[in-house]
Amino acid sequence: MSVEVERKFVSNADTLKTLEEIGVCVGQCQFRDKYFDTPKFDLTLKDMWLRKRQGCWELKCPTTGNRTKESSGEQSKAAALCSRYREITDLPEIQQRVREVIKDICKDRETEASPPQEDESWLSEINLVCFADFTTVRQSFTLEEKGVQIDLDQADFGYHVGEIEVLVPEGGDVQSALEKIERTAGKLGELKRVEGKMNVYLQRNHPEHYAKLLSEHVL
Ligand SMILES: Cc1ncc(C[n+]2csc(CCOP(=O)(O)OP(=O)(O)OP(=O)(O)O)c2C)c(N)n1
Repeated sequence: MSVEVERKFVSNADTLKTLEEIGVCVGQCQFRDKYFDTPKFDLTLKDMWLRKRQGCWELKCPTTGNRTKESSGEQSKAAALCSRYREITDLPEIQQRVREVIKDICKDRETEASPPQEDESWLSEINLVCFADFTTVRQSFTLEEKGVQIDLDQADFGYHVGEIEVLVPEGGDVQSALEKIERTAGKLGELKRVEGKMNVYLQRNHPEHYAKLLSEHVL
């Protein structure tokens, strides 16, 4: 398990030019993301994001407690610009955590008795449905800052976003990740804050749920 620390920014032709000049392109890829939740959006209302990307499952959950000093006092500017999520990629653990969250909602179903399954049948067993499905073309870059990746994403619903990302091992140094992100951002010029792909997808495709996530301060 690791914690993803990430800052999103408006990506445009200037950012790409800068990255091509001062960075190294480490790859371009395309992937399809399918996101799942209950019909009442019980997971995302708890800020839990379950997705399948190119056959691999991921669950992003809020981090708890161990935030570092930036959470104990006034949040630093660097911290305020970044999001932090715990990423779980082990399917049995994902299934267990999802079942824990929704067990009260579907306690009449045999959710805990079923063994972990690799395919998608476990989703329907606990009433999870796909609420978002989109494809992204991603160009990835590195600068000299170790462990920092910069992604320029183009989603197929017509949205571009840049991300500066550091993966911190569980219990690792989030503060140092924030500093690396800050230094990297400084090299890319004036970076404007921007919404992530999912925010925009939800605004367009599930506006009522988007409004609810805003009112519950999830987004
Ligand atoms: C800035 C910010 N981002 C996401 C959230 C919540 N959230 C919404 S959808 C969502 C899941 C998707 O996370 P995201 O980092 O946006 O995915 P992606 O852009 O594909 O990057 P990758 O996973 O490949 O690194 C989250 C955590 C939030 N509250 N604030």
